[in-house]
Amino acid sequence: MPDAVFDTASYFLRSFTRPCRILVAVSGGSDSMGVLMALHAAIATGEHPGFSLAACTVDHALRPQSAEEAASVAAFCRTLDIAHRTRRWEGAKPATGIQAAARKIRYELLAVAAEALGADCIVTGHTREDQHETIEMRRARSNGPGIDDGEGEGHGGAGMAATMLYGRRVWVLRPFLRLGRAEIRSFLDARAVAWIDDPSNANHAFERVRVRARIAASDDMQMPLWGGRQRAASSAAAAGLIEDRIRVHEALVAEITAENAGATDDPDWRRALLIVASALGGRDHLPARATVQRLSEFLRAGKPGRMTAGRVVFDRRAGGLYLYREARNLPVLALGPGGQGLWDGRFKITSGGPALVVTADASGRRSAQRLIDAGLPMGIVKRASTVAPGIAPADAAGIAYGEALAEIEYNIAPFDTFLPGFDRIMADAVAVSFGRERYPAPPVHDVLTEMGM
Ligand SMILES: Nc1ncnc2c1ncn2[C@@H]1O[C@H](COP(=O)(O)OP(=O)(O)OP(=O)(O)O)[C@@H](O)[C@H]1O
Repeated sequence: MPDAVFDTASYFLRSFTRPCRILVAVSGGSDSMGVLMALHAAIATGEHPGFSLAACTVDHALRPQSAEEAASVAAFCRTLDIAHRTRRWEGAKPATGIQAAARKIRYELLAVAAEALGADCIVTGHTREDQHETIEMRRARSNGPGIDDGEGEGHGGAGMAATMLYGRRVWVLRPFLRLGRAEIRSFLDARAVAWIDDPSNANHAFERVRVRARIAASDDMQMPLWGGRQRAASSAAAAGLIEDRIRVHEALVAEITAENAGATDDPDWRRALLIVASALGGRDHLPARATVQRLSEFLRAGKPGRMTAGRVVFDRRAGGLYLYREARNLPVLALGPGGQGLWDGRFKITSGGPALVVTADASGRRSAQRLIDAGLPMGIVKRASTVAPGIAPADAAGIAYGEALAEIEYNIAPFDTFLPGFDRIMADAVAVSFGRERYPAPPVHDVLTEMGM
């Protein structure tokens, strides 16, 4: 009998460029139990030599039953001889935005478990229903079909990616994005495998739960505004434009020549510009639609002047357009001996020994000369150099400039935590322009041929 769930798992294993050890993220719900069972069954055929499975359950410690549920997943994994770890979210929980916080911590704990269990990638059980809910939520937030104003991982326009790089270190793969929950449940029923129904799924305090109910009531199975392929193609086009038209100096200033400064009609160019701006501003999301509209008008007008959007100054001069972080709300970061921290969402700083204090380099001494050497106008050099990090020993703050005391790496905020597979080409172009290495490639065939929608 044909079995879409088993076939999807086999097809997915064939899409790898080399055999891998896979960590399955198992909550205990039907979808993730389904992906675990299906991969186990596919590997057990012997047709996928070299593959192996491990599993991890994150205990968010938000409900009294969660520890017991994790233990039941662990017991089930033992019956399949699959190594399993439970990782618990310790410490205080935020009063608001609990689902978003849980999601961030969940991926971090899964990544740590993958490292501990020697896994090369993570697989989740996201389904077609999850995809539709995500698209619906993004659509509702953007007030209509736009491509410029998405949030977080997707940056709008497309649904969830079938592949996503977490924290620059581990790929998260979603092989069941096209399968329906009912199919997965019959697959489990046929094998007499039980699953846990999460009571949070009935809690209408959560946006996702309300969206789910709305979709079910309307019978409207929304398709993505864009497919993954279109999105990847747009990303590739944006990457080319970043390489051709944008020069980033010292990770502080983006320079665009006058001939391209007023162009805003091409959506790929708009994305390219906005993504570079987000990276310069240390923000993981693009500015809101209304801000983007004001920005387009400002650029189209072609007059010299300045406008701030998403913490970044767009400085239009006769010679071109210059982007740099605005000099407001720059933080102070204290690092203990040998400590590491992220300053202003832009610079990852690791102390080479002593305790350090990182502030804005108000004198601009450190970067000014290098920006002058790059041929930038003096007005731009002055403004941009004062938003560079100034590093000093904690016991003599402000006296010595301490670049030699620390290692500095640029943090590309829109992509360093969650990078959707279909944006990797663009993310690589941004990484190169900020003087960084490219992102690691996924273990499955390229985004343009990926299974996702
Ligand atoms: N507590 C958990 N432990 C391990 N894996 C989990 C846990 N919760 C969710 N997952 C994984 O994530 C998948 C999606 O779960 P769910 O729909 O609840 O999360 P989401 O918040 O919608 O997803 P995302 O975190 O990607 O936004 C599950 O199929 C499972 O693979």
